[in-house]
Amino acid sequence: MYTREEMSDIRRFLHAQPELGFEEYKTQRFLLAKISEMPADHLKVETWRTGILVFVAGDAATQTIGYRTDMDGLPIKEETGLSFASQYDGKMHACGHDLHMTIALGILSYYAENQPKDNLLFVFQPAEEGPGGAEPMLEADLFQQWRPDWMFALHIAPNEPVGTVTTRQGLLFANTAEFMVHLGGRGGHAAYPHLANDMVVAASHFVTQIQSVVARRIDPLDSAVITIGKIESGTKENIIAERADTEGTIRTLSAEAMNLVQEHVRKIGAGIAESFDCTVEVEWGSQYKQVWNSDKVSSFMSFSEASHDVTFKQADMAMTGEDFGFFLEKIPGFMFWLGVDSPAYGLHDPGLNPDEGAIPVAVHHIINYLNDEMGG
Ligand SMILES: CC(=O)N[C@@H](CCC[C@H](N)C(=O)O)C(=O)O
Repeated sequence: MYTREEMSDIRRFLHAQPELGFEEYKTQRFLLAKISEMPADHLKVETWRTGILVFVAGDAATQTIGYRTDMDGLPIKEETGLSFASQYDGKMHACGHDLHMTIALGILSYYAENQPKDNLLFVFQPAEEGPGGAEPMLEADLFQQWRPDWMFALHIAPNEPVGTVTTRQGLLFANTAEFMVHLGGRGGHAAYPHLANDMVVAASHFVTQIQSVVARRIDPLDSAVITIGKIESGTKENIIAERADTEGTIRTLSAEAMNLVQEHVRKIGAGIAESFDCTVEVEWGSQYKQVWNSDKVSSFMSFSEASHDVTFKQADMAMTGEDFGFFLEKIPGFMFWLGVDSPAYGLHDPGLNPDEGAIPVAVHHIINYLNDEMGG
C-alpha cells in the first residue's frame, strides 16, 4: 500500500498535468502505469474512452461495491505559485480531481495487496466538469458487466478542516443545466447607433432580465441559481458589436424548478430577439441529475460518527453539480464531502490549495469503512 509520501508524489504529478474532459490521455496513461505496478492476481483492468475500470475480485463475494473518482481538470489559469503547479497554461485541477484520483489509487493499492471479501469496482471517470462522462460510462457494456450493487464517491470540501467528513441523506447536490445564448444583430459605427443593432446592449438586457426568473418565478421556499460565467462580444470600443455569445449554468433543488427556469430563459431570449429586432439561439449543454444520497448513506454516517479518525458533520444541500448523480439515479449509494482546509480559495478558484493531509485520512477512513461493510 502506498505511503503518505508516495501518495503526495502521485497527487503532485497529477496536479501538474491537468487535462480537460475526454482529453485525459496522459492522466489515463499515468494511472494505468501505476495500476500495472500493483499485484494483479485478483484485478481486471479495462479502459473506457479516457477512463478506466478496475474490477477487484473478492474471495467470498456476495456483492460488488463501486467507488468512483473523476479525472478532468478545468480551463482555469492556476495562480497558486506552488512548485508543482500546472504545466499546462490555462488548465488547472481546481476542483480537487487530482486528490480524488490519488485517494482512489491509494484505496486500490491496499486491495490489490489485501484481497477483499466482496468484489470492488474502481471507476476512474472522465469529463465530470463537462461534457459529462458518467452518463455514457454508466450505459457502456463494460460498466454493465461489472455493475456494482451500490457505489459511493467523495468530493473535496475547501471550507472544512482536514479530518472532517460531511454528508446527508437525500439531496446533496443540485440539478444543473449549461446553456449558451447567441444573439445576432447588425454591426456599425459607434457614432451611428440608430443604423446598427447593438448586441452588447441586447446581451446586457438578457443577462439582467434572467436574474428576475430566480427572484420572481421560483417559489421562495424552493431555490435556484442562474450564473452567466462567460460573455463574448465586440472587437473595439468604436465598433458596434453584431454578435454576443453568453454561457451560463442553472442550478435548482427540484426538477420542477429546473423546467421552469429553462422555460423562462427561452422566453426571455425570444423577448430580447423581439424587442431588439435581432436573432437568438438558445443552446443547451450538459444537464446533470441531482446527487441524491440513498439510505445506503446511513451506514457511512454512523460509521463516521463512531470513528476516532474523522469528525463527522451533517452537510447542507449545495448548489454544486456532479454527474455522479447519473450513477445514483440508477444505483443506490452516496457521495460525501472531505475537508481539505482551503477556506480562502474555494472550488474553481485559481488559488485553490487543498491540504494533502486529507489524502491519507480519506484512504484510511474508506478502507476501514469498506472492511466494516464487508464484515471484516
Ligand atoms: C463539484 C463541482 O464544482 N461540479 C461542477 C459540475 C459542472 C456542472 C456543469 N458543467 C454545469 O456547469 O452546469 C459545478 O460547476 O458545480
